[in-house]
Amino acid sequence: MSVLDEILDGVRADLAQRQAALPLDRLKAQAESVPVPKDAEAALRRPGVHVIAEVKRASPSKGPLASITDPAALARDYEAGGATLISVLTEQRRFNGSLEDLRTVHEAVDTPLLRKDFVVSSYQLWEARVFGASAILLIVAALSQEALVSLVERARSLDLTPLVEVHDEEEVARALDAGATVIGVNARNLKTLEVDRDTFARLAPLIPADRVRIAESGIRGPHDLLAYAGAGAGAVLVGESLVRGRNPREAVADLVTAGAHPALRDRN
Ligand SMILES: O=P(O)(O)OC[C@@H](O)[C@@H](O)c1c[nH]c2ccccc12
Repeated sequence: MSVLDEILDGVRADLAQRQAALPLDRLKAQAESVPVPKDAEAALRRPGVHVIAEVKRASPSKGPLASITDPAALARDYEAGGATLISVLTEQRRFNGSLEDLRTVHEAVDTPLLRKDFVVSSYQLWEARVFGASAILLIVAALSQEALVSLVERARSLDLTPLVEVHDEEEVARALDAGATVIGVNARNLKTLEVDRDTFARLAPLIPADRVRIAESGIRGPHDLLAYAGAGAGAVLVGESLVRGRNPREAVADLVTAGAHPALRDRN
């Protein structure tokens, strides 16, 4: 069984518990009082190469990364540094995140939020809405094509931007077939956990330039952002190097400055 399969088993078990505690019709009723979220895709389509900064305590590959006792403070640093989107991991078992983290961050910042989790059911899209997300990650490798297509459509009907994550050529074709307009190329293969920074450059030419192309994982600093920008990235998604660094606000600001370089402004 791959790491991804193990994670998905845990996600399904946790989801079943939450669903038993709060049935879908009651979750939907809660969503009625939540305002329409900010448009994450529109934010990512502004000129320049955007920074998506992630609140990430742990990962299956590295174990504990940072304790992050105050996710609101970290998110405020990301916002002050100029992040376009803030990603909040909500998976509990391997990433030590929670929906409470999402709510806490939502209350602390105005920046649009990405719920980063392993979405297998539309129930999780409703949760994302209720807890303050603007965007939701959909991992192609975790979904049948039928499920992917329906979750992309359902996310949009809930005013959530679907960020569709791919790892290889076949998954790019599936993302495009599902109508994805915001596509993330994860340099980390979720089945082996290995990072290959060449993945983005290999897959980006297969993704039409009218889509938002996001390079995910393994970004150490501005030089990686510039390399990804050169290969066609409109945004980078950064976790570990920010939560482990000494000054997350400055680290985000350095990335944002690199991404705003005039030579990159009109490329994406
Ligand atoms: O910490 P990194 O190497 O900067 O990576 C961030 C992000 O790309 C990574 O957390 C991620 C990308 N796709 C995911 C899917 C599920 C969980 C986590 C992820």
